[in-house]
Amino acid sequence: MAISSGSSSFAGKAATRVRLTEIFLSIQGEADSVGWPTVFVRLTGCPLRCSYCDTAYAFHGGEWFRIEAVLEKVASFDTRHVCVTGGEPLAQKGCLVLLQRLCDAGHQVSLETSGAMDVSTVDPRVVRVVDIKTPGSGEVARNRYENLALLRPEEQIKFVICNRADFEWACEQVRTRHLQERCMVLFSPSSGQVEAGELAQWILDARLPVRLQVQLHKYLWGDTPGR
Ligand SMILES: C[S@@+](CC[C@H](N)C(=O)[O-])C[C@H]1O[C@@H](n2cnc3c(N)ncnc32)[C@H](O)[C@@H]1O
Ligand SMILES: Nc1nc2[nH]cc(C(=O)O)c2c(=O)[nH]1
Ligand code: SF4
Ligand SMILES: [Mg+2]
Repeated sequence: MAISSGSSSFAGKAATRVRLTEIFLSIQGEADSVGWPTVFVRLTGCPLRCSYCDTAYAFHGGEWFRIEAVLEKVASFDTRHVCVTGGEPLAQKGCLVLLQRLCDAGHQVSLETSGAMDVSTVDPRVVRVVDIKTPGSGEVARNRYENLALLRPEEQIKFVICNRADFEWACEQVRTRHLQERCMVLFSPSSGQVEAGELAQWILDARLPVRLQVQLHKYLWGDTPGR
């Protein structure tokens, strides 16, 4: 194809770099792959400001890396599972290429994403974990509910519950949108706001077909960045 100097040819060019906060090896603390040794790739920047965000250090800063260099670093950990997170990973164009390349390299890849971005263009080999933002997050207006119809049975929807009103709102979403028929639905307590045992009892009392998730890494290591 001829190289044009028009702006459209640049718009169509595949991204080759991502802005990165950290890459580290840890135990997956969330979602269906909880417990697996996992390499975390945390991309920088997020257009949301959830009240409870435990990763605000990824909003700014970071460094640009070539996707090739990220792949090399990931490979150096010799680990099958890779989790791409942030910040909001899908806010960067290069994320889609990175996900594709991680799959090509044979990794089992999961993506942690807010419900605020379009997830339709993510490589189908990636397991998408889509957070539906609750009223307590302060970002409920950002949810793209059209994402939910795209999820496959092995993918996941997550609600981070900040209080009893969030729980009731999330129950309503599960019931009216028949979410449990679509894929696994996770309820996670917002750390420091709701006790895991309290949320467990609410789920049991409501006879809700959802899975309780705790952030295992916080039980292991507290709220330490890079863990
Ligand atoms: C840091 S976010 C990064 C990915 C993406 N921006 C998102 O919100 O899904 C990863 C996950 O951690 C959750 N999370 C952040 N702070 C939390 C907290 N204090 N307690 C429980 N979950 C939290 C988010 O809701 C999200 O599901
Ligand atoms: N150990 C560990 N597991 C995680 N699963 C999702 C995480 C995230 O920040 O998205 C995360 C994290 O920050 N650490
Ligand atoms: S969308 Fe994710 S990274 Fe962004 S503020 Fe909310 S929890 Fe934090
Ligand atoms: Mg985290």
